[in-house]
Amino acid sequence: MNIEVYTLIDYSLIFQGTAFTSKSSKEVTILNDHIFCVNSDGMIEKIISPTNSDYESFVTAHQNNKNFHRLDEGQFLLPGFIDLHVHAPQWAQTGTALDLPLYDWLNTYTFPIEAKFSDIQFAKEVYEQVVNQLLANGTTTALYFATVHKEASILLAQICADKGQRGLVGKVVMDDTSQNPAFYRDQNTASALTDTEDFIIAVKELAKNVKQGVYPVVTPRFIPSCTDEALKGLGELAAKYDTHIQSHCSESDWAHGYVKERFGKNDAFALHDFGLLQDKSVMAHCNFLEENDQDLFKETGTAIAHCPISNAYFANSALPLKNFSEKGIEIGLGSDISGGFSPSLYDNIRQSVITSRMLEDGVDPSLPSQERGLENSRITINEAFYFATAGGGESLSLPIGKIQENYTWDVQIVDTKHTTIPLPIFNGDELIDIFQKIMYLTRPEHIREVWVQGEKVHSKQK
Ligand SMILES: O=c1[nH]c(=O)c2nc[nH]c2[nH]1
Repeated sequence: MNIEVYTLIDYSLIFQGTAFTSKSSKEVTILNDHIFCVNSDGMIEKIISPTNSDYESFVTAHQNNKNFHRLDEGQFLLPGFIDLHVHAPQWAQTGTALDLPLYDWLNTYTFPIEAKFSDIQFAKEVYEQVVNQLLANGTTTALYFATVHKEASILLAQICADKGQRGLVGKVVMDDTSQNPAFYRDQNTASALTDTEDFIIAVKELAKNVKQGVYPVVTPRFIPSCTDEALKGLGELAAKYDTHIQSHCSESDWAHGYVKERFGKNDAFALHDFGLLQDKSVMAHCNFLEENDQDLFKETGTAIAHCPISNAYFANSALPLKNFSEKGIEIGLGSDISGGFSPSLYDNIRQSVITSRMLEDGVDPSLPSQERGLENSRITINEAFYFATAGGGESLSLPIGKIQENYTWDVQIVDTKHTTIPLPIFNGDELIDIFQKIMYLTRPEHIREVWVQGEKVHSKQK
């Protein structure tokens, strides 16, 4: 298209600045001083490079219009982050209660907190805060577990809708009376399934008027909390309404062992038997996937939500991330609030690199170096960035996570020149060095603006 044509197009938004986005899982593209044209649906319709002969005249034609945004010096565009695993109610206990193994942690701290979400006022307070927090940390899309309560789960979807975040929300199912405490579980299997169906219908209705989209997610908490009948019914509901599915899979020694004992097979195959592994399925943790489980993930298009901070507390191991990624399994990052204490995917990007380095080198200094670690396990910061953005988008089968034509305008603007805490960027730094400094040092204070589907949803004054 030549300049006469695209200067006449009525774009809703035009941005001029430098962006970082993934080209592949290993490579970051730098779009230096490009122009980004966004249409009224909030999609990136056109990206113009300064090498394009029409670039200057395009800027001249648009720069004085209200919809033209020129980034200041030191500001950079990045895709908004996609958090593939957040327990929204657990925001109420984030940063505390990390002293017990998974089973005891759930029963001692987590189920009592989640039980409180029968109180819709309490739910509102916590859910509004967690959505604000994630937006301020650059997270534009989140895949949420709510609680067993239908009303409070619908409220979480409504809050995402109102605040402009793309929320994928699940009413949690925990119906097994022998595994869940009386004070916190579905009343029975039938009500777990009807509540889930009502929830799906309500969120689909809500979604009709939400520009960025909100989505219902079929959510068996994990196999240990559900009866066979509920798991089967949930697989059927996901197929009937074509929803996303989320659960936990092969997380800790205990959870992995429990499923093996109950079904004589691993989580992956057990979940698959109930119709719960498919292209829109995202399974958290997955540390103990064996070879055939990995193949099944690949075949079904099931994604892993890698939660590196949480894994350090509850997973009894480090995820062989590099190995799984090289097999072609879809992978994104999850904060796993509150098994993970940080609402920031920047922190999880950093931890995923650190964990991979420790996995490669090993951790027991009494062993000879060649026996200490797992070869070829380290990932780069570029790969971690990919998992937090494009990898998350692929996992959810949505056109998000990249700054590229035909993707949504879901971006964060990072200001490296914050007046009191600037990033250490000095003359002579290459853009790729700046990218790495952003990855390792950005805090919410540096995230100046966040946009979802072409709408500004968070801004921070200088
Ligand atoms: O990290 C976790 N957090 C949870 O809330 C949970 N429930 C089951 N398994 C879990 N793992």
